[in-house]
Amino acid sequence: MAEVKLAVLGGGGAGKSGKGRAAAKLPLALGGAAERRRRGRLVPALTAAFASPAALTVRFLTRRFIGEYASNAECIYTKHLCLDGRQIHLEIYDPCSQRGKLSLTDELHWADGFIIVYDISDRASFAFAKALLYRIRESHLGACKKMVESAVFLVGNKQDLCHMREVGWDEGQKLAMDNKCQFCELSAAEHYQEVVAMFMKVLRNVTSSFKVKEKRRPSGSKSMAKLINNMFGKRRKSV
Ligand SMILES: Nc1nc2c(ncn2[C@@H]2O[C@H](COP(=O)(O)OP(=O)(O)OP(=O)(O)O)[C@@H](O)[C@H]2O)c(=O)[nH]1
Repeated sequence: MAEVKLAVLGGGGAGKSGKGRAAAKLPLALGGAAERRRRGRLVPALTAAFASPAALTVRFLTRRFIGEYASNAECIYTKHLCLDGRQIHLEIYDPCSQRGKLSLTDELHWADGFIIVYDISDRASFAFAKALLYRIRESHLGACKKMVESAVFLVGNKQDLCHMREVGWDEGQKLAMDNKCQFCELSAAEHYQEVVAMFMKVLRNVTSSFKVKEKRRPSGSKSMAKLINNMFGKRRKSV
């Protein structure tokens, strides 16, 4: 079984996870890190309680959108899926909030692929995405884990808010081209199929890069799983 690790990064509120800032308003049973740790999985009841838009990770994992998903903690979600007949054990790293955090040292060592999210109605989030892409590209030159450029996906989220658009489609496209990564605009709130297609595309690119690596080197050189446990010490959730 192939193991794929994706990090979903972006400015606060870009719509990475579906974890809104209304956490404080949520009933304790529906949110809170301790409760989520105890349950060990996303809480389906949340979807019934909140009919507002949710974001990429939760949308992909649950098929539903959850507008305000309470969490104050970073975590790694896990999911098993079948891609082109191949079993994949997927881990998705979801930081609590990316605000101001650009170092990415741990993430660059851990992740096989990145999804960088910005909000098309928020220029500041686009600037942050740009800085993240720069950081990732820079790491290709350093000692961090090498990754294929196609394993980075730039996503302009909240396309349903195009009447409030601050970032043009062409700007996103250009930024992606400059950084040799893939690009799409979508709405986590309204475009479930597009969200899935985007994740699948990243997964395909990552797994095909694995195949190339497998051909190039003997087995036994790949085990970052223990390292990530030591570095992050995060909870793992099955969905
Ligand atoms: N209209 C619209 N709102 C969205 C969409 N995706 C997310 N939102 C809303 O945007 C807000 C922020 O979404 P989150 O998923 O919490 O954003 P985040 O990037 O995880 O934010 P942090 O947890 O602060 O890092 C929430 O109120 C979501 O309901 C979308 O596609 N369209």
